[in-house]
Amino acid sequence: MMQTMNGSCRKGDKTMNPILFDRTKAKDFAAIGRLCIDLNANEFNRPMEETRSFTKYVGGSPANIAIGMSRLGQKTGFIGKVANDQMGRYIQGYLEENQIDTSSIVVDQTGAMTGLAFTEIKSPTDCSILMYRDNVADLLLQPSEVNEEYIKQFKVLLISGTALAKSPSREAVFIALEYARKHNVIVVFDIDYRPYTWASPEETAIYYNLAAEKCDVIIGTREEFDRMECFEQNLERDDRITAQKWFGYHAKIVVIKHGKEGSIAYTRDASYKGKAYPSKVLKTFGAGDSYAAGFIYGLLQGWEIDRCMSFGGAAASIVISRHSCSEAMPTVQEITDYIDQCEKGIIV
Ligand SMILES: Nc1ncnc2c1ncn2[C@@H]1O[C@H](COP(=O)(O)OP(=O)(O)O)[C@@H](O)[C@H]1O
Ligand SMILES: O=C(O)C[C@@H](O)[C@H](O)C(=O)COP(=O)(O)O
Repeated sequence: MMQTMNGSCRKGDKTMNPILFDRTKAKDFAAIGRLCIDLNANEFNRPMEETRSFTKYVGGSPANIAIGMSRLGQKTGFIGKVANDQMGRYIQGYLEENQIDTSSIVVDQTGAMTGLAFTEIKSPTDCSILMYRDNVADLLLQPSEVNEEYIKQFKVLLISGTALAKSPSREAVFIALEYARKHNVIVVFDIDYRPYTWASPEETAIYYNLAAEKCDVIIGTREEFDRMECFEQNLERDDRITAQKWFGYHAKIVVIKHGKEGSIAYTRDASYKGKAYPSKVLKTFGAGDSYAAGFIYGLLQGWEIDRCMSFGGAAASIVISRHSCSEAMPTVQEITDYIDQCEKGIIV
């Protein structure tokens, strides 16, 4: 259902997709940001204090999204930095196994470490992440290590908010943004707020806003947008007010995610409600990354916005029913079949 910004519903209207990709570009999707390791509790539905073992997966929100895009058949690359150790080599190997171009991934030579995300699954609805991010390699990516020629090959670049948390990664993201804008690469900003590393709420808001002003698509949860608005008076946390601000800059689409309530997307003159699909939830994390992969895939296919939201929502429902994030990222066929089975009442 499409709703105009004045609140009227326009049934049956084609929901336009205002994103115009440069279809002459040879590759589809690149992300810049952290490459980490998820260690997901094997003994779940209990506190982590009672967990004895974990399964290792590649993690880091932008890495998960890139893996998701590759799993969806997109020509995918990554710009980042990994530790010069077994974990860094594992990450690079896994990306290559998933046909992701790793030629713009730099190996740290300073002894920095790989970020770890221990996940706690107390219940399907009570999950949390314990992050170890001291001296992580991903935040040491230098602006000089961001390759303009690499970026210009891609139709879309995703920047991940956590990469703005510390220099020199912060400056690397901004130079990547400039290269993308210069070469007509669409930029998606996944807000991806993680409390770790940021010095203050004000610092977070300042850098998130500076980045978001230059992006074509902004995706975040209501809580993540709240963090960007700490200097503003959106006390009602009104999604429409949030979205309207960004159409005064470069944004064409603003997506606000609301967990099991689904999502809402805005363009300059309309809004779209995305439903959450039924899911046998094992854990809730991974929803946002798989949603982003499905949504961006839909944009790249030129689909209407509500179809992109459905595809992202179904991808999320699949991933939260599985143990991992990256490894669980579904194919086009899996998502299509899932939507079909939900529509037929086979999945409820
Ligand atoms: N419990 C759930 N059941 C079904 N879909 C869900 C559930 N939680 C999240 N989703 C889907 O995943 C999307 C993103 O989830 P959300 O939790 O809002 O983002 P994040 O994982 O980034 O915090 C939601 O908009 C919804 O479509
Ligand atoms: O982003 C991280 O560093 C941790 C992720 O790898 C982890 O899988 C996760 O938390 C993803 O959660 P989401 O943001 O809800 O998709």
